[in-house]
Order: sequence, then structure tokens, then C-alpha cells
Amino acid sequence: MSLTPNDQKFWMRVKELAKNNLGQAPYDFFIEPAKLLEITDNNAKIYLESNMHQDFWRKQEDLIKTAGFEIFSTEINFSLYSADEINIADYENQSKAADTTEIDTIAPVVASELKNGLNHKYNFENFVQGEGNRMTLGAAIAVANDPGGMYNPLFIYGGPGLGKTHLMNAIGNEILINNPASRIKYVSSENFVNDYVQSSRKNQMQEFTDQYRTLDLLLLDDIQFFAKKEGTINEFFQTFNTLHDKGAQIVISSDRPPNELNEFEERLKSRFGWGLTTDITAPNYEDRMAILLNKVDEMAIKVPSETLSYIAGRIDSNVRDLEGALKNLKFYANTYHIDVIDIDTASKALNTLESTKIVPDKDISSKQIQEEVASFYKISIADMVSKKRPKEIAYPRQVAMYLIREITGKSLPAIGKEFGGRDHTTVIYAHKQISDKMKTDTGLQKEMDTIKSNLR
Ligand SMILES: Nc1ncnc2c1ncn2[C@@H]1O[C@H](COP(=O)(O)OP(=O)(O)OP(=O)(O)O)[C@@H](O)[C@H]1O
Repeated sequence: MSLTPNDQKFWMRVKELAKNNLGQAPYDFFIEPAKLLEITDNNAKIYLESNMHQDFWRKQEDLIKTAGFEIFSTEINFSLYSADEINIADYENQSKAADTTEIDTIAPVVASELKNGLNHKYNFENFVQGEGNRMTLGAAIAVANDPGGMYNPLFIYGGPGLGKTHLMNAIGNEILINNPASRIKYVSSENFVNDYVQSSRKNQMQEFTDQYRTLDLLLLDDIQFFAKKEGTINEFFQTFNTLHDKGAQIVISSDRPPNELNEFEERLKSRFGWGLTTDITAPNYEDRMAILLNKVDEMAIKVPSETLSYIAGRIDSNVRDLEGALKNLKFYANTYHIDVIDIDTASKALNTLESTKIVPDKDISSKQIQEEVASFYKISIADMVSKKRPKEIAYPRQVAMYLIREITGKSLPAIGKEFGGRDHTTVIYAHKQISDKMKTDTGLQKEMDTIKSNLR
């Protein structure tokens, strides 16, 4: 029994839907190793690497049904088999010939989506410009308009969730609009390594080089995860040289600049710097507001601006966390049938989020925070820890107490001690005063932002 072209199309579609809907890790673990054995009487027989994958697969009815309707215009059911029940070698021998001859007939739309790896939802229009990403956005647009030009390679670095993947995909999607015949590949460095390892195991290195060295645009994401397996660095080096020599564009992203990629040889690090290296930093308060306004539109939820301002004041890590906060808010409001998402609702909803929990920052001490706050409000440390009560001193003292609690996670009595041996109830009071004020006072939210960024 072998797979017909439509069976193969169906299976590629199942995998594509899984990749888009489930995310990379579940895809790599559960979906990629599975095999379609055959489809008979509208029933897809699926072989699983392990019996333990059965539970996961049973929940994937939607994937099978969707792909089934798209390819066969009918309902496809499925049954699961593992090594105890079936000898996979029998099936593989039978389907070998079909694998090599029939795969080319797969509909171009499915094949090309699988090949370029681009995520179509990321484009320049839905990327919000701000202080921290202006230069990188400009460079990305320049590259999309003139691939292989001045900025080759373009090396983008920055912390998690700040839009590197978004911009890389936006470059690819834009180039594809301008030139649909472009050969483009977006790939994480982990998948580049996997591709290489699989190809060399299966003696398919020619296919690998044919695929990568003939590209017009290579988008290689998260290069810090590039595993140094035998041969991979060398292969990447050759790929880089071939593409660069023929004027193909290369875009690389990383969580750090090239000179800090200690695992890489000098010859590669220096090549990364041939074009333009540019970073993305965390959004400031105004940019976080702009991003939130944009995202509520996209997500079609109604959130009053004072609530958005509260969220922007509370979440200052990255855009992924801001998106997470809005999703959480939407879910919370739906669950409790809340129409107007006021600050109190937002506060309750966000309390369940990891990104708003206190993660102690071991690198910042209470003393540093006291000094930074004292210098920001132009008072002395002696005054800050004194018993003096005028507003110009009491207010910065409360801000410092609040920040120490939020940043270091220290206990309330320990914080009290650091302010001239005050009682823990004073710290509770200070924390409440400041967190209440933070909900509505945009001036204070900005002050906090500046103090925190001076500390980091
Ligand atoms: N300036 C922005 N405007 C709109 N959306 C953004 C912006 N920056 C990031 N995002 C969104 O935030 C989410 C995370 O961004 P992305 O995955 O591109 O981050 P990243 O820098 O690649 O993170 P990582 O290093 O963890 O892979 C995405 O949904 C992306 O669309």
C-alpha cells in the first residue's frame, strides 16, 4: 500500500496546521515523528513513535478533520498505531517509490508555505514603531526594499519578546509581495541544525545544499541556540559565504551582539559584522501605550485608556508580556461577563500572570534602589532613612520601599529595617499608597520607568 498524492497533500496539511496552531515544541515532539501509513475508507492510519503519544493525538481531531475537508472534501477519521502493533518497515518499503515520484505534484500553495517557513501574520503595518526599535525597523524596511544591498547581513539582537522574529518575517513577507518568485527561507537555528543532521543521516546533503545555497533570502532566527554539532558550523559557514558572494540577503537574530557569541569562531563573528548590526530594546511607557492601543484594536476588545495606562505602568518587560496581559484580560472579562474592564478588573486579572509576579533580581540591592531614588528626587540618603516626615522626603521614601519590595522581593520587616528600623506596617502602608497611585498617575508611572531603567 502506498500513499497517493492526495494522501501526501493531506498529511502535509495536517503537519502545517499543527505547526501553526500548536507551536514548535509540541510539533517537534508529537507531530514530526508521526507517520501516515495509509488512508482507506476515509480513515487515516497514523503511526506513532510511542504509545505515550496517543493521548495527545486523540485530541487532534480538529487538525485531521480540517485537513480532510480541505483536501478530500469529506470527513476523514483516524486510527492510531504504535510499534507494538505494526511493523513500520513494511510500510516504508511499500511507499518509497511513491515518496520520490509523487511529492512534486503537491499543490504549490501548500508546498511553498512549508518551504519558506514564513508566518504571514507578521508584517511592517502591524509592527508599532517606538524608541527602542526605530533603528532596527528602519534597517528592516531598507533590507526589504533592497535585499542584498548595503545591509548584508543584517544582524538584529535584543532581549526576548521584543519583535525580532516579527521583523524578520515582515522582511520576508514584504519581499515576497514585491517579488513572488523569490526563494526565501525563515528558519530557527535549531531547525537549520536539525535539517542538516537529518539530511546528512539520510545521505541527502545535495538536497540540503540545493535548498539553502540557492536562496535569495535566508532568515536565521535565534542564532544563540545554534548547536555546535559536528559539521553544522562549517556547513553554515559555507552557506553564508555562498549566499553572500552571490548577493543573496542574510538576516540573523540573536539575544546578544556578535562579539558576545562566544561559541562561534572568529571567522563567523566577523562576517556577522560585515553589514549592519542593530539592537532592539524594551519599550518605554509611551511605546507600551502605543502597542497596547494597537493590540486592543487587533484583538477587538474594549479597554478604557486608563486601564491601558495601568497595564503599561505595570508591565515593563516586553511586548510578548503585554500581549499576554491583554489575552488574559479578555479571557477574564469573558469568563466573568464583565463589560467594562476597569482598573480593578485588570488588577485582578493580571495578578494571575507570571510576568507580573515578583521575580527577585539578585543583581540589584536595596542600597542601590535607595541611592537611585534619592538621587532621582534630589534628597539625601540620610533623609530617606530618617524619621523626617515632610512630603518631599516621605514620598520618595515610599517609592523606594515600594521598589525594593517589587524588585528584590524582600520581606516587609527586612525592608522596614533598612529605613531606620521602621515597623513592617509602615512598609505595607507605603506599598499600598504607591500601588494605588500607580493605577492612575501617569506621571508616577513614568518616574518609576526612569528609575527602573537607571537601575538596570
Ligand atoms: N513593536 C511591535 N509592534 C507590534 N507587535 C510587536 C512588536 N514587538 C513585538 N511584537 C509582538 O510581540 C510578540 C513577540 O515578538 P517576537 O516573537 O518577534 O519577539 P522576539 O524578539 O523574536 O523574541 P524571542 O527572542 O523570545 O524569540 C509577537 O507576537 C510580536 O508580533
